Amino acid sequence: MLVLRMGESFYTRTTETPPSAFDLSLRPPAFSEFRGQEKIKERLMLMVEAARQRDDVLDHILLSGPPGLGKTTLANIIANAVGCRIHTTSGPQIEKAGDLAGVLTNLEKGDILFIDEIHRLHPAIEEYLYPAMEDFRLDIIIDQGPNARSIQLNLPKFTLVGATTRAGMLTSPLRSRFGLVNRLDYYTQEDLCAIIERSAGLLNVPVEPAGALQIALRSRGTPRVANSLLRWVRDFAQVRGNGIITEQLAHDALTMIEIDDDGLDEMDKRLLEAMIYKFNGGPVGLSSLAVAVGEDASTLEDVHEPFLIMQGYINRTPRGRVAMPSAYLKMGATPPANGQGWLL
Ligand SMILES: Nc1ncnc2c1ncn2[C@@H]1O[C@H](COP(=O)(O)OP(=O)(O)OP(=O)(O)O)[C@@H](O)[C@H]1O
Repeated sequence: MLVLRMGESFYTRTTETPPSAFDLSLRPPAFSEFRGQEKIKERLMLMVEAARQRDDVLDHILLSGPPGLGKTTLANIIANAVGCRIHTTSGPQIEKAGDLAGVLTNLEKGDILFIDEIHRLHPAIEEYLYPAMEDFRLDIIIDQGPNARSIQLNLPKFTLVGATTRAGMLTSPLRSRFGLVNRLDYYTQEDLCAIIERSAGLLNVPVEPAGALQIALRSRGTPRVANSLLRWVRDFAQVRGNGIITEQLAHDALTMIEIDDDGLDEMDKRLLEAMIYKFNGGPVGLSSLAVAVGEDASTLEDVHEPFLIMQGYINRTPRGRVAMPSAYLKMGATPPANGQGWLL
């Protein structure tokens, strides 16, 4: 059953929770099943093939982009393609140099080390990562004061796959140590429909193309959201329908969880409302907005804002966020005639 806390949006919940067994079962295991992101797929396949021909280890790869677009999935596909193990961790999990040493010394030649949220690595830990990435060497300092001495450990050649939702927050020394940097884009309706139909097939749920389109239209260009909405619509079809996801049924199911025809949920609308009515269209700072809508600032920045910017509802200016004319129209308000806000 879908249970949301007060003020919690459907998207927030689905993009912040760790991958469930449901997510894992729907993860495409190979490039051939990974839909969309064609340019990135082509580059990665080429890299894998080149490394295979040279019998070498893949260069380090950075994947960036909003949550739920398939960074973790791609890291696993890369590991499958090179036929090596994948070790998964995340920036905040590596608190001390010892944690990193533990991870690195566990690697074997060719292994993939996947560090999610790599922008959240502590700067001191990052320093240890540089020689590990460049020379496959770990410099560890043991003891303190006059007894402090450095020892060097040689590491097997491995591939670091870093994932980040904030490529801009990566320090340039770290960024420059990746051989390939890829930014994942939001998916097209067509790709999302194909992903929904594939997932429905794996879940044994009959879905009509028009039903899949209804879900795709509200998926904010994001496969994880598409899969989560599919799960809800499947439950709805089972209880309120005959199990088949038709256009009408998908529409009714999604209306019940208050996701409108443009894919906006309650939190998105609350955000637009606050910008227009409380802050006069902006410019307004992120932290003030977060307080006004009762949501965490980083969730607003990572989950809600990119979609609202992409859809042209809001804009980021050096002085803060501003509501665009389409936000006023969406909320049934009249855009100010003098263009205050969005023309700044
Ligand atoms: N191109 C794709 N084709 C099919 N399914 C996909 C695709 N991309 C992602 N998915 C599905 O979407 C879900 C989210 O993908 P994934 O966990 O890889 O995203 P992510 O970018 O790593 O997100 P986060 O940064 O929040 O961890 C997975 O369940 C996966 O099955």
